[in-house]
Amino acid sequence: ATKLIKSKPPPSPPSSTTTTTVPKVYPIIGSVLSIIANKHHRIQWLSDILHASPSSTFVLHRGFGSRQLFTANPTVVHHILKTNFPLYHKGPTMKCALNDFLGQGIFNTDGPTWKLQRQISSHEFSNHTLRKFIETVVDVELSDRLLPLLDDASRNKTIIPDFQNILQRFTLDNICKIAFGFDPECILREAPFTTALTDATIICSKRLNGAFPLIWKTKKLLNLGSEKRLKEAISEVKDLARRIMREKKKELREKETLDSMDLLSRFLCSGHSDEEFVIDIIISFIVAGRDTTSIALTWFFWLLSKHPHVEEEILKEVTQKDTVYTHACEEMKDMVYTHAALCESLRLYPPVPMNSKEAMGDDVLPNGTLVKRGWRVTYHIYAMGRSEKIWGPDWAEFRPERWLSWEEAEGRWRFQAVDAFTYPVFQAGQRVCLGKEMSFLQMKRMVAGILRRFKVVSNVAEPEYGGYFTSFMVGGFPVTIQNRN
Ligand code: HEM
Repeated sequence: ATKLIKSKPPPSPPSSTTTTTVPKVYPIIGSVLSIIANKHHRIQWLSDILHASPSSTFVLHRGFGSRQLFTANPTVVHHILKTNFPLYHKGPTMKCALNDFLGQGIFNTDGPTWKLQRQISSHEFSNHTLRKFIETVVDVELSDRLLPLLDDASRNKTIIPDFQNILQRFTLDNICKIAFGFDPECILREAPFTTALTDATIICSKRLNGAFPLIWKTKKLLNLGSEKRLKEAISEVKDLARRIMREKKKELREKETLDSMDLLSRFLCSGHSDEEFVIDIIISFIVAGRDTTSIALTWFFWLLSKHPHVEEEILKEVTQKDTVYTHACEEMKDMVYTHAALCESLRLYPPVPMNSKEAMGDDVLPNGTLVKRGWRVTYHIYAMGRSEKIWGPDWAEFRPERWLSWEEAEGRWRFQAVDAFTYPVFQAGQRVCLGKEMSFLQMKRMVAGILRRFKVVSNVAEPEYGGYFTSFMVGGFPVTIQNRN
């Protein structure tokens, strides 16, 4: 296992059907025609343009004077997420599109409201006992629920029609238990709010990226089509959040002392107990914790099924250790190859493909590009992960070894991190993802737990990468499960 392994030929990336030059700009409507023509492969289209641009940056004219700057340039990303962070907010455009769903939750706020949530939750996420708690929650969900489900599928030789959905239900149970001390038992039975969460995410993403915002605003006013569905979906999600909040309030009233404070208790005890605000906080954490990790693992298992030699390496790593989870933290730290394989999968298939800010004033970017107040500035995480300039000519290969160096003296791999502004899969700077450590812990335990017993066989050749806030595998991930024994 000591030598670098040559990967199979690169997975062919889907390509856009139109040109890769900056789209033509017409008076008044700007490039709206191109935006509409490319709406079904928006992520790839914008990525192709960025790869063709010498500065890895270009400005899209969205019509009626509205502009959106896209970048895949690490220096620019550093500028907007760190050097000039105070100038770049979530901004009014995003807040308007997401307010119905996310309200004042951490994802959709700036300034003091964001800071308050960041401070309270940072404390929770940096807590050492949380690490142990995450491990226990993940292990119990694995051994009591997920592994028996996979065992049934392998015994009965049935196809699991959508493994992505199973993973989403797993991570939803996880985040609710970890952050709120509440068990929705989603993996045992599909609840309406799981579909509601997906629908709300997709419809809000379409609101934000559509060519004419007036269309969704009119549909909302008339309660029609997707806007009608959004209203229903949000109400289902809010019902769940309200239930979680009320149960926690009851628990806090009844118990005189708490053995441990979860995130929700911390918010409720901090004096910020306005019901609508707490509901917004709960929804943001559910969205953050459910889709990202489950989508990451969906693409990861698909990539493993295409690269058996990587799976073999991981299997060696996870079976070297005791199957009993003693000294769990150490074991997870040692899973260097698995860690690298996860980073590599996140590079090619980032769960959040793009992320936007809005300039609150005029600015000049480090590459000389002018930004005007009110422009949206978007860093394209997917394009950066597939950039030849950043990763070299073998950028398309799934090669965990690019994250590793072999330490001859120690006889083992050492992980080599990449600068967060070059690899902003978890964002970077002041608003870097709060759940990064948690998600690696969770993903490694899930990968180890599943792969030790089962092989996940993909039943899909070339899945489509979804282009919403999060990049679902379009149409789901059908798999069969083989027991290794
Ligand atoms: C593979 C897994 C994950 C990835 C790729 C990921 C990625 C990201 C990204 C790109 C952002 C910036 C989003 C934005 O500003 O619009 C973010 C923020 C955030 N993430 Fe994660 N995330 C992951 C897992 C998690 C988990 C498990 C949690 C736990 C609840 C979490 C909690 C958060 C929170 C609270 C923020 C907001 C931070 C702020 O605005 O200050 N994430 N994440």
